[in-house]
Amino acid sequence: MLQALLRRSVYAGNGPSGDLKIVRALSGALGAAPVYPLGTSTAQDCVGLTSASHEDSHRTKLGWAASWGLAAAGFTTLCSTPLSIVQAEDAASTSGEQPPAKSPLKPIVIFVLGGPGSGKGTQCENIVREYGFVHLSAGDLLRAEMKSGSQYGDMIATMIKEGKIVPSEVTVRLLQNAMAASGKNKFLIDGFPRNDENRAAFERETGIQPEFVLFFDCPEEVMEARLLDRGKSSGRSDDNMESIRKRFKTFVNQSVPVVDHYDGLGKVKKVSATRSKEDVFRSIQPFFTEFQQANLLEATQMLLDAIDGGDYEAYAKLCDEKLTAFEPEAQGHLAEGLGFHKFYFDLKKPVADAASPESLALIRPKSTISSPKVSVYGDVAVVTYVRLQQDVGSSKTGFTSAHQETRVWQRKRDGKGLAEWKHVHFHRSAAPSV
Ligand SMILES: Nc1ncnc2c1ncn2[C@@H]1O[C@H](COP(=O)(O)OP(=O)(O)OP(=O)(O)O)[C@@H](O)[C@H]1O
Ligand SMILES: Nc1ccn([C@@H]2O[C@H](COP(=O)(O)O)[C@@H](O)[C@H]2O)c(=O)n1
Repeated sequence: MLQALLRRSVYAGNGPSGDLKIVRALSGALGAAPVYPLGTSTAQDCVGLTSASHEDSHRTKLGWAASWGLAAAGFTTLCSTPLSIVQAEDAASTSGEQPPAKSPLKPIVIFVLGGPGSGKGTQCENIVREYGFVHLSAGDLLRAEMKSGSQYGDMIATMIKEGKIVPSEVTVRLLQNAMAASGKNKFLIDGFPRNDENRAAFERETGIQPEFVLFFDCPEEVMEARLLDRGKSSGRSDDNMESIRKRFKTFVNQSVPVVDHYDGLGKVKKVSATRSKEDVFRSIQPFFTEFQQANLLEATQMLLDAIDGGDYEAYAKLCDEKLTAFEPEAQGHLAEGLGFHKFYFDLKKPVADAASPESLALIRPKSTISSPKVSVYGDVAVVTYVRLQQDVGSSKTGFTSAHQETRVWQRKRDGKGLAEWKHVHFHRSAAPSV
């Protein structure tokens, strides 16, 4: 399963072929993000992202497949401010220049479905916290659009109160814009597709098929009690008995057939949603193991890219400050802390500064991960692989070295309580060059 995921989300390295399994996980670079016009506000209003991608993205009107870049394997939630409405002019690159071609990363989409109040939003928050997906709630996007002064505001307000489904033309655009603006490639799309029209429009417009559909199965009486309780404080126009009844009808008549459609394709992972929030989350965690493994491999490739690129800042961000290491340079001793490694980054600097950007790009070494194995033990993970490093010698001839590397990662919480993997220990073998 991991290999299947990697085949989709990574590109093959240019090392030897044959039995050797080579993956080059991520270049760490963001590609152009497509945006789609819908209404009248500006992109600046809409995005509250931590990623640098928004600030310096060169926006183009390319489609999905054209250039989907990748951000860190980090953890981002989208803001709830409206991000729907981006003018076509805003979407064009301000400089007129096209960004350098980046390796396309296919978006990975999981649809999260279930009746109103079944707990979709609650569990999406958990998944974001632990597995680093971007959570896009179609309902939240519509509510934000409604409040933004959009031309569609009144129509959306009526549809929500009546428990009816907003035309896909609006919802799919909102989703496309939010996906593009995120700069990420792994999405939990919550409360969508709500009917067959939603499903067909999304497939047609994006060409994306979901990895799977996470379906929360919950009886109406449980959902009703939850929604009425939520209604005491949510301020939502549809958390009242009259709207709830209408929403249930819409769910049975229009949304259940969508679940049946995906069930026919073997894509539905059904979860009983009546238990406690913690129990429900425990039951969905196994579906996300493969993504966690892919995240770790991505983080490892970013680390190697930082080393190859001489980018100490990027390297230090991924590492625990107490990083320990056995590596040939330490002559059999355990290197503790980042100082030992920083020495090598600093050493490279004057050479890099002296060179022109063009020649720098040419002489930069390149590491490819081969035969990876990722094992996760709770909050600790071990990533083992062979690192094939291509470089250029002083006589300008290329050479490749191979090291066996074992890298240990530990899951820690950032300031916002989101899980992030920190590199805590590694062991690198010596290797002859050929
Ligand atoms: N397993 C659970 N046990 C008890 N209460 C829950 C559980 N899951 C969610 N809730 C509560 O039920 C309410 C509805 O949950 P949530 O908002 O996650 O549902 P939803 O499926 O996203 O609903 P909607 O589609 O209406 O937005 C919330 O108040 C939430 O705290
Ligand atoms: N694909 C969708 C999703 C939602 N809506 C409308 O929003 C209402 C609230 O949705 P929640 O997911 O937050 O419960 C929903 O009842 C619909 O009116 C939609 O039209 N299309």
